[in-house]
Amino acid sequence: MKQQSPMLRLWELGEGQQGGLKRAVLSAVVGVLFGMLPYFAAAQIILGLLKGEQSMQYYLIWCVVALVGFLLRATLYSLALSQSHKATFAILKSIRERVLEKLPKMPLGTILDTSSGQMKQIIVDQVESMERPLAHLLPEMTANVLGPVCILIYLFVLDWRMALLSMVSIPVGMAFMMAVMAGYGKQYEGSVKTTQAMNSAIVEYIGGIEVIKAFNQGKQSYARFSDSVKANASYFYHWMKSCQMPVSLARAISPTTMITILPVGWLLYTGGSLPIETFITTIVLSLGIAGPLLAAMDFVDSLAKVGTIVGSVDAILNGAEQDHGEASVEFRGRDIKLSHVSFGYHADKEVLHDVSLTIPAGSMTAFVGPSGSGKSTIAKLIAGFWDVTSGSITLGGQDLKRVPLKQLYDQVAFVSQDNYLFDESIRENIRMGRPAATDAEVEAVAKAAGCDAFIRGLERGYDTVVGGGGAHLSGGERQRIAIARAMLKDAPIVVLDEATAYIDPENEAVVQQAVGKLVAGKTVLVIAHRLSTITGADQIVVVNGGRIQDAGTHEELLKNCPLYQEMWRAHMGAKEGEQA
Ligand SMILES: Nc1ncnc2c1ncn2[C@@H]1O[C@H](COP(=O)(O)OP(=O)(O)OP(=O)(O)O)[C@@H](O)[C@H]1O
Repeated sequence: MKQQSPMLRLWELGEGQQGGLKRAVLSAVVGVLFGMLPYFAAAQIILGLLKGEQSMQYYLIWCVVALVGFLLRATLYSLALSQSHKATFAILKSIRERVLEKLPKMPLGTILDTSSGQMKQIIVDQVESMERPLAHLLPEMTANVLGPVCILIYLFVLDWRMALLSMVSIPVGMAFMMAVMAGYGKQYEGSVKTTQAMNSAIVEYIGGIEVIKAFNQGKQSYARFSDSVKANASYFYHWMKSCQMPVSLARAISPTTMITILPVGWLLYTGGSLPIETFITTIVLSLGIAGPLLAAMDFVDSLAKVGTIVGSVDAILNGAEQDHGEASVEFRGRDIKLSHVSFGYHADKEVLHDVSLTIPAGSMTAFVGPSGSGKSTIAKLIAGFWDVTSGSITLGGQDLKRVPLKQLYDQVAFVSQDNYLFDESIRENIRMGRPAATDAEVEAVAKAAGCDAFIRGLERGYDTVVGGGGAHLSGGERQRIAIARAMLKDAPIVVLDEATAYIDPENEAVVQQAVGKLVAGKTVLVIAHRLSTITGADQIVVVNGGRIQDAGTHEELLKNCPLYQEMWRAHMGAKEGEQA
């Protein structure tokens, strides 16, 4: 791919808002031009005094010119900032939306391999830090550079020698600034890495606080967390320390234009080759060069940051997507067929090897097998969370890779082991199954899933907020809410991944009933450890070491499959143990 300047890429990302930014730059530029009037007016007033001008009107006019220039500059500057901020916040919103829209199209693995702290740092913090480059850099830097350039052009018109003299200190100051800026991109990248590491450590520390308490790991885990905070602080300290001297020198040297202008200008004036008007005008105007340039330098660091930020955002936006078709497909029936499917979460480790299987529409297929054998992986491939590495999966005769993800996700309701509830009301958590559902429909599925009674028992009923910051529900309650959510989705394929794992014996009957209603008339895939719940399945698939060892009904497998016999014996033994 061709390398593009980060600023250009940022401009491109601001599609739709570029007009606002252009207007902001224009307002700032016109403001700068008006901002030069007070300097001209000051020069004219000094000249008037030197020439012994007596007319009060002369001084009054120049005072008014200076005031008008000052007011127009201030007004246009504030207009430019408001225009650029309006456009910038719209751009940041659109960048975040693009990133968030992109995430569901990426293979789940890519997202899982990035820590949530790191993801948050990119989407929230890094995108936020684009505010300065976009809202301030464009209008202010343009104006701050353009102002001194206009003054210098005017000085060259007046007297090229004085123009050159007024510039002498600037390259020296700039040279120190550039020395700092030379390594800025790399230093900033390093700072982003240490901040991301700190974010990840903090998110992990908070997320794992229960385990830390249970295993009394407070000291060790806190040490990891505090080490990352210390490393971050130390990185910034050393970085800033290395910049301090050159930046101070640049700030001290750049505004010293008088050191050259005054003595040399005096010699030229007394020598008769420099008119007093030009000498005075140069002195006054040169005061307007260094200030804006120094202000512009403050933005050079933002400019250097843009590369890293745009790089991180682009790494997500240009990341590989799941390779699926765009146009909706027509399913011929709902049979699911896996043909010679192999798959690995990472390239170096294959988890499923040459799996072939047919799941007839409307049937119940249960996957059993030792832990880690690949049962959930098969279900996740069918649900379209990942794409197969080789072989194919078809649904209703259509290769899943040709089915647009949106259409595919509509086909499958997945009730997993981790029933994630969002930090929203129970009503909205259930409604996620079908966003257009009415309150009555939400409550009807909650009733069918056996959770209506306990929801109504909560202080705020269906409006109780659950998830991160809300009420805490038991594993069984969360599971029933997840079943209600899946019921509302009413998808033709239902995957139950250990769907009864958290249910205590009293609730089991209620949940079994709920599951019964959820799966009625659907193609059902169950990943079960409790073999007694799936003995009635149309087909039980025994998975072992990423391969299908056997498939058949409970009775057939009890006769022919030694692994199933062993699992059944272990299960019955465990049940007896439970009852004893
Ligand atoms: N997100 C992931 N990234 C990398 N490897 C994974 C991931 N999820 C599962 N695995 C690996 O894939 C293999 C199969 O896992 P899978 O969850 O499909 O097994 P399972 O039979 O459902 O196990 P269990 O009954 O314990 O839930 C395991 O070796 C597991 O470590």
